[in-house]
Amino acid sequence: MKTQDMNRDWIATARTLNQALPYLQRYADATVVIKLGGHAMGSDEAMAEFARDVTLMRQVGVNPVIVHGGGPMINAMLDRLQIKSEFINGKRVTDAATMEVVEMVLSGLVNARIVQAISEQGGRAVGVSGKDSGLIICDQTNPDLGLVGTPSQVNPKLLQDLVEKGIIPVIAPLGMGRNGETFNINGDTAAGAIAAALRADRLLLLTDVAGVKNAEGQVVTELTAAQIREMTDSGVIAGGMIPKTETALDALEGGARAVVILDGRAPNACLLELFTEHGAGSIIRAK
Ligand SMILES: Nc1ncnc2c1ncn2[C@@H]1O[C@H](COP(=O)(O)OP(=O)(O)O)[C@@H](O)[C@H]1O
Ligand SMILES: CC(=O)N[C@@H](CCC(=O)OP(=O)(O)O)C(=O)O
Repeated sequence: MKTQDMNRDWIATARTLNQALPYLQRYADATVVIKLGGHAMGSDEAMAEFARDVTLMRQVGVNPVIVHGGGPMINAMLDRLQIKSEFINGKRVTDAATMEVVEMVLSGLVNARIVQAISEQGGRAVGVSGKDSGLIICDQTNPDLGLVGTPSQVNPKLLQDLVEKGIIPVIAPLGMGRNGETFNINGDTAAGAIAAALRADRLLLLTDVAGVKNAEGQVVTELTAAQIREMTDSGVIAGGMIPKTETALDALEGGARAVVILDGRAPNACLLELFTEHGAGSIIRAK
């Protein structure tokens, strides 16, 4: 009996692989930028599963590029250091002391954790920040936010070199100012700028909801720019979803082919989106 059950499992696995062929062919050599938000990072098990998905993507010929956040981890460290922090429109007001903590947590803790998780799955990952090799040059977003930057120029050469060698770049959302300052960039914004510069086939924004929901609370599986504007004006898209949908529109305008907003906590979310008919979350395509 036990053997029969096991056989059934293996047959299902073989069938899944067989059915994935058209999708594997479609995404061969595609560039897929994945934004992993702090809320989507969760437990060590969830991180290991994400790392395994990304390693598998690379193994089957997709070029994944990871951009991460880490807001909750920055909050925890600021709390420990008793430094108060506030947000304006989803962006952290960043003074010099806060910037030191942001850089330490993003590059030292979060980035290193993701790189290690991918390495443990047998993938080759290299951690960089937007400050490395002139990757992201920023202007100050707004003087009221202090050292928060808006990407004004992205130089993707470093990423293209890594991808060409089969390496998965893992990018911390920091940027350099024109006078050598360090800027803190919202993770979604950084991912959108990278996806545009790479003319990515897909930008996957992993978050903590199943997708963009309509007024009835149902996930809208396919969205247009016009629908997003209308849903934002009517308040249906609110809070943290505003920077995400804005990022999506900017990335498409900048040259990315499609953006998907999906639940990063769902098992194998990226694989489900790329390699099955089912798809996941809400997709917004370039016109
Ligand atoms: N129309 C909407 N559809 C889905 N989520 C929405 C919508 N409007 C607002 N939200 C909120 O946006 C949140 C996602 O943004 P955020 O918390 O900043 O994500 P992350 O931490 O993953 O970057 C959701 O948890 C939800 O509360
Ligand atoms: C300017 C700004 O707000 N930067 C963010 C960077 C991290 C981030 O975006 O993290 P999540 O994706 O997990 O929210 C911050 O300081 O929290």
